[in-house]
Amino acid sequence: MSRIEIRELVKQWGAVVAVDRVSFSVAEGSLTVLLGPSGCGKSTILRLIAGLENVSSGAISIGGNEVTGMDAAKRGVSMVFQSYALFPHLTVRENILFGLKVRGISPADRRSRLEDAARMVGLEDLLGRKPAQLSGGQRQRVALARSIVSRRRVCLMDEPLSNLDAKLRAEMRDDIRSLQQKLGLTMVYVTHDQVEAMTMADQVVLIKNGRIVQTGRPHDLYERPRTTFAAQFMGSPPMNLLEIDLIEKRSALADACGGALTEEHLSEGFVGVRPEHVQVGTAGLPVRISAADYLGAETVLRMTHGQQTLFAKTDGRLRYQPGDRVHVSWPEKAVHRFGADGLRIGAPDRAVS
Ligand SMILES: Nc1ncnc2c1ncn2[C@@H]1O[C@H](COP(=O)(O)OP(=O)(O)OP(=O)(O)O)[C@@H](O)[C@H]1O
Repeated sequence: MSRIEIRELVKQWGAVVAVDRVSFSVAEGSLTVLLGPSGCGKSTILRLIAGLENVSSGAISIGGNEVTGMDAAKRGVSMVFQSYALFPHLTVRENILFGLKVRGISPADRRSRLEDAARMVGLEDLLGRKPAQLSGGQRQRVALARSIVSRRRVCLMDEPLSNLDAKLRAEMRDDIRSLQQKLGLTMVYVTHDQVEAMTMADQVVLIKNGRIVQTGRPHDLYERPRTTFAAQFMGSPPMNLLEIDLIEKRSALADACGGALTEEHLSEGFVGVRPEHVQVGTAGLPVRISAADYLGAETVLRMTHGQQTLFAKTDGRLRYQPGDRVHVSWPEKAVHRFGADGLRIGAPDRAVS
């Protein structure tokens, strides 16, 4: 039993409220990503679950047991840090086994756990090396192996891939996800990288200024963002947000939206549309192309309409030059609407395929 329940969690340091009434649960054997910008409180939430910090108020339970005031060592969780936290003077083998020795696990059991874990993360040939003789990716694998041999059902990861290059990150992301599924681990994973959240998570908890903005599957956050912040945090380039007050000709905006907006919708707030749904042509909202980034499989156009910037993802062919004047439109069901307060006020019923 390893379900995690977080209820009304608060953490304050003096006047700083790092975590502000946060509640969510993590189903047994699933992976939840805590996502948000730097300083939003993700690591603090993780450290509160691990027992490395004391809560100001609220409650945490793991596997049905209240652990809020319990010692970190008794909570039955393993943790993997961004810094790997390896002992430089110990070999890979000794680093992996360190925690088990301390816990008094028998030598035979230690050996079999080491063999299993080293095979899973592909470290069999490097067990005699010291951390200084390893690449960043290999060091992160040692940290993973240490977590695997602990056989703890709950694993907490704090930006474990942020020191790695893009290619290795993508590889390790897949490795961590498949290990988590294979071992049935209940995992909470902290990152500020929306790609990690989209590709790994069963559930994303999006946080801003210590508060939850939205909780849901990656698909829910992408297709039905609750606020303009959520809309712009997920996706790259981010969702285009057109501030209705800044549009000169509102009828042109209505045309661009294919009739999705009535007069009443065009009074204030924001119209959102994902770059992949923007069609470039001769009808709709007039824009000026300010940059065309050719990326091989696609070309990303940066465009302006008055003071506002829009992005369009088009196919790989380079058809436009900076300075070109074109029009943009999008399908009616691609329109997201937000009020002047930034909250979603209407939603397409179905995803745009
Ligand atoms: N020990 C501390 N004392 C005082 N303030 C703290 C302490 N630890 C964290 N904070 C503050 O709490 C807030 C949340 O910090 P936290 O490290 O949880 O954010 P984060 O989302 O993990 O950021 P990052 O992605 O940069 O690691 C920040 O404003 C931070 O300055």
